[in-house]
Amino acid sequence: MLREEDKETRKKKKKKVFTLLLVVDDENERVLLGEKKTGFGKGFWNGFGGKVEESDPTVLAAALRELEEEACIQALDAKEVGRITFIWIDEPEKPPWLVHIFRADTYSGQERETEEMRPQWFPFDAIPFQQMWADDQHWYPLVLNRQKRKNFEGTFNFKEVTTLVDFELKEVQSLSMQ
Ligand SMILES: Nc1ncnc2c1[nH]c(=O)n2[C@H]1C[C@H](O)[C@@H](COP(=O)(O)OP(=O)(O)OP(=O)(O)O)O1
Repeated sequence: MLREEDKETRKKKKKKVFTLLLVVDDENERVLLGEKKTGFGKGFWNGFGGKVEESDPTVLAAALRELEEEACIQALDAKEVGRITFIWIDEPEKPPWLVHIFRADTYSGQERETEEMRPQWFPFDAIPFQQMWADDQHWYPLVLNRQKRKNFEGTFNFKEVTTLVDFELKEVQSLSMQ
């Protein structure tokens, strides 16, 4: 288990940066997820996203690129709503991952299965959290229920890749500089 001061040191290490975008249909109270078909997180339902590449001009551009690559649709109003950091407490050499979370309410195109993801709409009250990353159940409500229009930031400590050990999560007015 990491001591509090070790957690703080780890959080400050250079991070590997990712995006994750949720397409939300508020009117019908549903969210578009994809079943990951390959690689890290295979078999889990997740939003659409991936690593920010050097060729991506901005993090938002990376999020839009990943959505198009993975679900064949173009988000029209994506907005960053949260930032979460994943720390691998039993892998000291592995950098923390910083994931920028985006929400989009409108899009163009027709979602299609790709080599990486199988998209499917889920009602807000039937999100398959038992087949998702263990952190998701904690922060998804903050993305789906945006009436308060607050953003959020959190840190989730994992061991053995998928076991969530503990976390902190808070709502914020604006996202911190990283
Ligand atoms: N714990 C957890 N909760 C929610 N979402 C995630 C995690 N861990 C994660 O990795 N993720 C998200 C963050 C990213 O959106 C993806 C992982 O990206 P990945 O598919 O590895 O990145 P790509 O750039 O697409 O990778 P390649 O397949 O091209 O190598 O999951």
